[in-house]
Amino acid sequence: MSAEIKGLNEECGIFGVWQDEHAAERTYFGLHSLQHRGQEGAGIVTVQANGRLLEHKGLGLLADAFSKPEQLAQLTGPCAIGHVRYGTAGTHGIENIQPFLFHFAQEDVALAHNGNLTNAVSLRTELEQDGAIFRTDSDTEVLMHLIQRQKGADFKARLKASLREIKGGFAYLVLTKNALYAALDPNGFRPLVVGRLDNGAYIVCSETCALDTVGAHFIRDVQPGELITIDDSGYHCEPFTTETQLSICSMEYIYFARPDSTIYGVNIHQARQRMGRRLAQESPVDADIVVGVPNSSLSAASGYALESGLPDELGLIKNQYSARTFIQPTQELREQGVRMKLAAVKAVVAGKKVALVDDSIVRGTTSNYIVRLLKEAGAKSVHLLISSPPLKYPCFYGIDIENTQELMAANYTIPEMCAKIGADSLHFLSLEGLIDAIDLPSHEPNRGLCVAYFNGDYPTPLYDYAATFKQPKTATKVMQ
Ligand SMILES: O=P(O)(O)OC[C@H]1O[C@H](OP(=O)(O)OP(=O)(O)O)[C@H](O)[C@@H]1O
Ligand SMILES: NC(=O)CC[C@H](N)C(=O)O
Ligand SMILES: [Mg+2]
Repeated sequence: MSAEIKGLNEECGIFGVWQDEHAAERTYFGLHSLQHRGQEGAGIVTVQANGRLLEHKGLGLLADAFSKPEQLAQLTGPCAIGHVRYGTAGTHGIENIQPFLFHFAQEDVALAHNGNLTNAVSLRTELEQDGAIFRTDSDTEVLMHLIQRQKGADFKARLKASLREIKGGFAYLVLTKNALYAALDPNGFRPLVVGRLDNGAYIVCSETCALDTVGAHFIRDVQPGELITIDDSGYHCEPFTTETQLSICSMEYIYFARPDSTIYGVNIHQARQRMGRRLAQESPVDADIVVGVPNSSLSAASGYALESGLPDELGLIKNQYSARTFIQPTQELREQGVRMKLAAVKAVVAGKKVALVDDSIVRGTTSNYIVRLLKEAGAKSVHLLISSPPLKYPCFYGIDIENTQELMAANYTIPEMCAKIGADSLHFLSLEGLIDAIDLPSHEPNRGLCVAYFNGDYPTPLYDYAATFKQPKTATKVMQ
């Protein structure tokens, strides 16, 4: 299996539109602005004039999947859903690229999913024992089998009952000829927003940056445990469960979401900048300049510079054309991948004491390489400042860090990490600092954030993942 050389992999973007003359094109543009969430493959499904649904999907970036004009042009009809994938469950082939389209005798149904289900394997086993035949090995498909097996003629009632059976992280779009449904898991792990175009069409998508791109105005964030139904009578919100607790993924704020997006009222760039400011208060260092690691930590670096009064310098350059280097994920080749991506600006860093800001350390490949790079470029010292706490615990709700063994902070103490990386000092933002910096207007635990990858406090049972869960060596508490 090959994998993209990235420290953290993205986690899928979804986009849906109801009653827009240019539904497929609008979905294309929306997905384009969500491309940072997944680059393995993309697809769009529309409702045709005859009420049947039509799909086109392909591997790679959106522009690769839709490389010929007719691929988009054939997708006529005013209602659509689309998806860009980075897989968290199942293989990386075309069969798992979404949306999934099902042709039933009565009607067609399409599904698009962002997140990772934690009980998909056990549900699938039960369903197969009951005669279900799965077409893919992705967790996403389970929902369709559950819907089909529910009794009753009312599609929405069957969907709601099925949503109560799946566990873990999910933002789902479900399209039929009668309605576009959007559902968010009871913890709201993944972002999902509703907006509207001036022509009256409704949009539901992963991030507000996609609303801005297509010219829609923001209406609201979908709430945990909520089902939104959009049809020709307008849009309607109702809970499919009342057992909810907001636990939006803090990594969305730290790393995943685009800086121009706003989630639950908090702009991503400004949240990252506050993380950088707080880090400067918690960990001042003896430095001449601040250097951010492009791309995702540039906002945090600007915050560190503003708070410390040090100049924010362009000491590192990212080659924007290397993001899609798919090679075997051995450590040696991963290092080669990082070398292709990042270079030092020698004139800026030579002779300087550098405060180097990055947003996270996963395996440590990036930090290890950059510290060496800056020193080779003549930096006098390099203090590494991370604008989030150490990533010690795996995530099962949609981020691709499911393995404790691979997480550097799960296996080494901070002084050990510092020595391995070769930095002059290493500092992480405190958990309290992170929660304050994001500043979500919520009274839920951790102010509405999931911070399980930092402290092991998972807001739900781990279901299928519980049996193989491994404590980090550096764990400070023993989990039940
Ligand atoms: O410790 P590591 O395993 O190296 O992973 C950590 C790095 O991965 C992420 O960046 P990424 O390379 O994905 O690129 P980006 O910041 O440009 O999105 C993250 O922002 C860190 O820089
Ligand atoms: N990253 C995601 O949200 C992935 C969705 C789904 N679990 C898949 O693997 O396709
Ligand atoms: Mg990075």
